[in-house]
Order: sequence, then structure tokens, then C-alpha cells
Amino acid sequence: MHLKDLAGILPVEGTASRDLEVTGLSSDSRSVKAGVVFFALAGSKADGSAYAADAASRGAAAVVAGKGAAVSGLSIPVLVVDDPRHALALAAARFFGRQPETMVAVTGTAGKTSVAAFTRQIWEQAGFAAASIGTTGVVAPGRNEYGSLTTPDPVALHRLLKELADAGVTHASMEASSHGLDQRRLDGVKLAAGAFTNLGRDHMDYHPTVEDYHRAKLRLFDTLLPKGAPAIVFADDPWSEPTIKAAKAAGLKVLTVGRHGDFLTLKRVEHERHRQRAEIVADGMLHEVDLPLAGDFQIANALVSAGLAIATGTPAAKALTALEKLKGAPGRLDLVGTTAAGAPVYVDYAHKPDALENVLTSVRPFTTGRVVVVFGCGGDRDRGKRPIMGEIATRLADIVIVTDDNPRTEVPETIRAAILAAAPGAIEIGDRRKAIHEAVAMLRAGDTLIVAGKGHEEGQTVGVQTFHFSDHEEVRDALKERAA
Ligand SMILES: CC(=O)N[C@H]1[C@@H](OP(=O)(O)OP(=O)(O)OC[C@H]2O[C@@H](n3ccc(=O)[nH]c3=O)[C@H](O)[C@@H]2O)O[C@H](CO)[C@@H](O)[C@@H]1O[C@H](C)C(=O)N[C@@H](C)C(=O)N[C@H](CCC(=O)O)C(=O)O
Ligand SMILES: Nc1ncnc2c1ncn2[C@@H]1O[C@H](COP(=O)(O)OP(=O)(O)OP(=O)(O)O)[C@@H](O)[C@H]1O
Ligand SMILES: N[C@H](CCC[C@H](N)C(=O)O)C(=O)O
Ligand SMILES: [Mg+2]
Repeated sequence: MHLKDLAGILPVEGTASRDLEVTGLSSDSRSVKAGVVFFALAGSKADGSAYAADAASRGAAAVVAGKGAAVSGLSIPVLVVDDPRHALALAAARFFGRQPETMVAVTGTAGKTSVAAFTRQIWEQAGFAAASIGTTGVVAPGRNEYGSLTTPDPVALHRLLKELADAGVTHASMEASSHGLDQRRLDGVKLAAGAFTNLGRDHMDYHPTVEDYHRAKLRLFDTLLPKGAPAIVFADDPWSEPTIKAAKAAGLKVLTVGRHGDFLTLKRVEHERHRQRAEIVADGMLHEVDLPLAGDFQIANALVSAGLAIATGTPAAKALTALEKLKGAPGRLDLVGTTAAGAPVYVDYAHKPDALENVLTSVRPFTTGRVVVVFGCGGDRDRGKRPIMGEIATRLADIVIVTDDNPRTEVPETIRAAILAAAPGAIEIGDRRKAIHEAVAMLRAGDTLIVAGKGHEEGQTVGVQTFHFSDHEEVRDALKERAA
């Protein structure tokens, strides 16, 4: 590609640099090689324009910077744009050039990973070559790779989308995190539909207010989706109404799902221990669906996913039947095993207040004994959620064990103390392995144990080092020990 091929996105018209060859795009000077166009992004820690000279010295073809960025004295062209992050996303889409034909994105505080995975599974069952992209990585035919970000950076994202399209993937679902939306990571993706699950407290270290956080999520509806595109909105959340309003104002075709939903109406749910039976009305027809997953919230996620699949062309009956074969995303109310006395042990990714509240509430109806929870809060992340989660755990569980969950560069005791301040009677066991083993040892018939916060994660980050750690492995070990 030549610089002129990025015309319309970058101001290359009439410049001598039009014919420069472009070998790649990057927002990190450290990865710049000859011919790469470097995008200087204003970040939360650094200003990319400070690295323009570094990029030039590594052979960058040109630098793209925002108005007023301090980039001068370079021997390579400097192209000035209004919004460098937006320009990077569009340029990445054009540079890589291909994406799966039908793509959908889901946003919301909780449920994104589950919805992305469920939508892919419904499409697979409908016979499409489908992929999902999110917190747990990329899953596609013959491919299952762990990724680090929920919504990848635009260059990584569009490289991946091209690979998927080249491999024959026609349908892809992806998570749109609030960071991803705010930082324009998805601005170059051509979306056929979008979805909203719910809104709760999250990332209050990044967004100044919950309204600001909601606004970031709304970019999916008011900026990214083309007019007339379907927006699937879960209707039973306190933030459903403002979301529906915004999506309608943006000219989208709003399709609501849930008890208050019109597109897919949930009539009745009967819970069993590890499954639930739902009656769902679609287009005037009643469908009975036997969902093989525990947790009220999984019904919500299943409805949103079915909504996305139907809105993009899968027949309703097929999409709803597919729900009967859904597999939960790894680490989402994931039944790892049961004790000899039959007490189930779940690993769950609840690491924010609403999720913890939901997961603890979900297991109560089938727990005749005690609900036991092991959890902690991440270091270098939203401090405000710590006492809130302490209060929720104490209110909804019978035994609360507060432990460590990626303390990062904070003092672990301080994080635990902030949780414990609102969790009278909770047991403190910093060592997560010990906490899990002790919790399993406590279980009696009728009890349920939830190990929350890490879900699919495979590490414990202490300081700047990450040690291998898996809640799944520890639970299995502890169960084996008890059985021996
Ligand atoms: C807080 C945050 O979102 N940071 C993202 C942001 O980085 P930043 O703007 O803060 O970067 P910075 O360190 O200030 O540097 C500014 C710029 O200078 C560049 N630079 C820096 C140093 C250098 O030597 N050369 C150079 O060019 C950097 O590459 C960057 O472009 O923009 C970068 C480029 O798009 C992202 O990679 C980076 O994500 C980091 C890795 C991250 O951890 N993000 C997390 C918090 C995140 O996005 N999480 C969400 C949600 C998770 C969920 O709820 O599931 C996700 O989508 O994963
Ligand atoms: N629809 C929902 N409503 C409330 N809580 C949910 C819902 N779906 C999932 N959860 C809870 O949130 C946790 C994370 O679920 P999931 O990974 O699907 O959400 P996510 O939006 O991708 O989260 P993250 O932003 O952390 O990646 C689950 O383990 C469960 O505890
Ligand atoms: N994407 C989330 C994951 C948190 C998971 C939890 N285990 C923690 O480390 O806090 C975040 O970075 O806020
Ligand atoms: Mg996720």
C-alpha cells in the first residue's frame, strides 16, 4: 500500500509523500520498522508525540498526530488529523482490507464474554463458520488463542479480522469494552448489529462518573452502528431505558429482549440445579428452551445472543433451539466439581459488584445449606469497589473468605483491609491457594462454593511479576485431596 491509499483518512492530497510505500501501521514507536506509519496517540501515561522522533529513527514512513501535538523537526512527513485514534482505526481497516462479512459487537458491564461466545455457538449450530473475540481470546474454527485485551487495539484487531476472513470465517461476534469504545479501537469495524447487556459499577478508575462510562458504551449505538442497523437491548436493567432511547435517537432498529422485551419475551423460568427451563415468545410463537447453564443472568445472556443471531439472519426457531446446546464461556459460573457429599464448586469471573451480587443470588435457590464465597479485589484498579463487594459478599453469602486477586503493585493487606472493613465476620486468608483449599474443606452436603474474580485467568500478579495460578486447578486439587 502507498500513503495515497489512505487518502480520506489522512491528509495526503497534494503532498509529495503520496507515493511513499506503507508497510504497516503502529501506535507504539517501539514496534516501528521501515515504512511503518506511526500514530502519535495521547495516552493516560504518556503522549505518543514524545516518541515521534524515536519512530522516525526506526524508519517510520510518516507520523500522524493530533492538532497541537508537539511534533517538529522531523525529516519525515507529519500528517495532522482531528482524532488520531479514530484515524488509526480507519487506516487499520483499510490497510488489512478484509473482515468477516457479518460482524456484531456487544457492550455492557457484565455478560460481554458470554454473549460473544454464545452468539458464535448459535451461528456454528446454524452452519456458519463463526468466530468470537474477547476477554478469553479468539475462538474460531481450528483456533483457540488467549488474548490480553477484551477489545484488541485496532492494528491487532484488523490483522486478526483479515486472517479470519481469509480462513473462511463469515460471522464474528466481538466484545466492545468501554475502554475499546472510548479509545476508538472498533471505529473501523463494519458492524451488522450491536447489543447492550446491562450497566453497573466498573472501571471507575478510568471513567470519572457512571454517566461518562455509559456514554462511552453508547458510542456503539450512536456512532458506530449504521442507521437502521439492529440494536439488541436487554430490557430488564435499570440502564435499559436510557440505552433504548439513545439507540432510537440514533436511528437504529431497537429490538428488546427479556421479561420486558418485545422481540424475545421471557415468560417464565424454572430453575434447576445446573440448568433452567425458559419459556420465550418470539414473533407470537412460544418456545420452550432447556438451557444447560446455571445462573439467572445466563438467561439474559442467552436472549441477547439469540437476538443478535436472529437479527443477522438466523431463523428464530433455529437460534432458540441452539440455546439448548450452549456451553458457558470458560470461568463463568463454571462448575469445576462437587465434593463427595455433592456440594458444587464453581469458578466465576465476578470481579465487580453487580457480577458478585448476581452470581451469589443465582446459586441461593438451589443451595439448601450455606453459600461460601472466596474472593478478592485487584490492585491498581478501582479502589471504590472494595467495600461495596465486601458488603455484597457478607449480605449474600454465609461464609466469606477474603483473599488476594492480582494485588499488582499495591500492598495486598491494604486491599484486603478495604474489603474487610465492610465485611464483618469474614475470614482473611491472603494466600489464594490456601483460601480455596480451606473453603473446599469446609463444605458440607447442601453447600455451594463460589470462587470468584479470576474466572479463566491463569496467573496471579504480585508486584510486576505474574505467577502461574488457576482457580480451576486449585479447586480440582482441593477436591482430590478431600476425596483421598
Ligand atoms: C488504560 C488504557 O486503556 N490504556 C490503553 C491505551 O494506552 P495509553 O493511551 O494509556 O498508553 P500510554 O502508556 O499513555 O502511551 C501513549 C502512547 O505512547 C505510545 N508509546 C509509549 C512508549 C514508547 O516508548 N513509545 C510509544 O510509542 C504508546 O504505545 C501509546 O500509544 O491505549 C493503548 C493503545 O490503544 C492500549 O494498548 C492501552 O491498553 C492497556 C494495555 C490496558 O491495559 N488496557 C486495559 C485497561 C483495557 O483496555 N481494558 C479493557 C476492558 C477490560 C474489561 O472490562 O474486560 C479491554 O478492552 O481489555
Ligand atoms: N448478564 C449478566 N448480568 C449480570 N452479571 C453477569 C451477567 N453475565 C455474566 N455476569 C457475571 O459477570 C461475570 C463476567 O461475565 P462475562 O465475562 O460474560 O462478562 P464481561 O462483560 O465480558 O466481563 P469483563 O468486562 O470482565 O470481561 C460472570 O462470571 C458473572 O459473574
Ligand atoms: N478486565 C478486568 C479484569 C479484572 C480481573 C480481576 N482478576 C483483577 O485482576 O482485578 C480489569 O482489568 O479490570
Ligand atoms: Mg469480557
